[in-house]
Amino acid sequence: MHQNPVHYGIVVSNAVDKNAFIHQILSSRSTGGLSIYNDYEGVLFSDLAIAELIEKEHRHHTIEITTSANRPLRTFSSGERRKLFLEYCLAQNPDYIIFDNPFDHLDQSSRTILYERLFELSNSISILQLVHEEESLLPFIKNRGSVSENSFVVSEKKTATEPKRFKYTSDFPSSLVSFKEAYETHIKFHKVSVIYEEQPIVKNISWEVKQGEFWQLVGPNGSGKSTLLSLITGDNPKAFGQDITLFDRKKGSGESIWDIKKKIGYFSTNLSELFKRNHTVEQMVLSGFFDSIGLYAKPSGMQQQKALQWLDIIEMRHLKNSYFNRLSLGQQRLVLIVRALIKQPPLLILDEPFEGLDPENTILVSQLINTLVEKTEITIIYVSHTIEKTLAPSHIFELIPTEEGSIGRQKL
Ligand SMILES: Nc1ncnc2c1ncn2[C@@H]1O[C@H](COP(=O)(O)OP(=O)(O)OP(=O)(O)O)[C@@H](O)[C@H]1O
Repeated sequence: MHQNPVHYGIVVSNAVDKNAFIHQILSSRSTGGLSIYNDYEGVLFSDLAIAELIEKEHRHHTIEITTSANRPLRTFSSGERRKLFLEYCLAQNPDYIIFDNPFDHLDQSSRTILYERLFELSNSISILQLVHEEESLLPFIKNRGSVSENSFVVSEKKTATEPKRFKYTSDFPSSLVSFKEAYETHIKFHKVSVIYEEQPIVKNISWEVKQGEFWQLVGPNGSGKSTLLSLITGDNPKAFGQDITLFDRKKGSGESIWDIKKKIGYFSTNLSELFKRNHTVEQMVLSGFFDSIGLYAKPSGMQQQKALQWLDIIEMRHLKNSYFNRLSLGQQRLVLIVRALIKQPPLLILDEPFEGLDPENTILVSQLINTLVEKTEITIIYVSHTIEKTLAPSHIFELIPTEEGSIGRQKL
């Protein structure tokens, strides 16, 4: 253990293979300033580390983090997972902890609590904070540097680059611009309530989303945002018996889950299966036709043509044969949004599309969303804890926690 904790803050751009960089630090092979950690044992606090623990619990049917609730980490909201995982990291008694964007997924009050906790911890443990912007570094971190390429050399000075801007000169596929089948009401919840193990989560939610509207769904960690989305995407058995109308049709009136899924393009940062296999960019985009992650069916010529057309829109046709896993995080995000769009769904759901992105890629993704809003009739719902200055949703639905479960209200 360091006698006095040594903290380091590193600005890492999305162009860097961050997993490899972190692996280099944890396996004591750092060079330059970071070599001070080579004699010590560290652990990683990141989305990926959390996803791996969830996977481990699933594989071995175990519960690795003991709580009074005694349930798998998967069943906790993303904010709750972060809090539990920090205690899990500390229980391992490491010399240092690498915090990869620790404030992602957290609402304002949870951010403040974690901020204070990190301050307190900084007296006894070394903290390496990886961020996208220097402004996000904790003030007690005095050693600062940046890494912008895969040689992983930490340089003291950050070079500012001008963000790339999409022109989106290629036309959007015509069927997305105007749908063959129009649905007036895409979603209608009437007094919808969800209870998990006697714990009320949401109560009497009434919410209506009409064609072409652009919604932001907000609410603190654990307020039930993902639960609401899962009632729409058909991934939650709690939808049974509730008064829910999807695409002008009352739920439970004979439609199959696949009929509904066909009409929804979905993106979430929790799609961890994404990274298990080696798919090319083109295969990943095409898999959106089959509601699978990765391609397991043979696409038609027409479908292949559509995939190329979409890759043109995001200016990535030249990368069609590259492996998805090797792309930068920002490029992966664009590919996954296009994957959600390729079947031309009337409804697009984006669960935290900006998490993990650096400022440059945040701009790329918000430009794509804005272009969709401007040029197509697609209905969009996105979840984000922060207000993206570049986006102007036409409506906001807010979940407000109460003892009896979150209530909902339209804020805009
Ligand atoms: N299968 C389950 N069993 C028990 N509780 C659950 C289950 N799934 C979700 N919950 C609980 O329901 C609550 C709402 O979770 P949800 O993921 O919908 O919140 P959220 O608003 O999306 O949060 P975040 O912003 O942190 O992602 C949480 O307290 C979570 O622990």
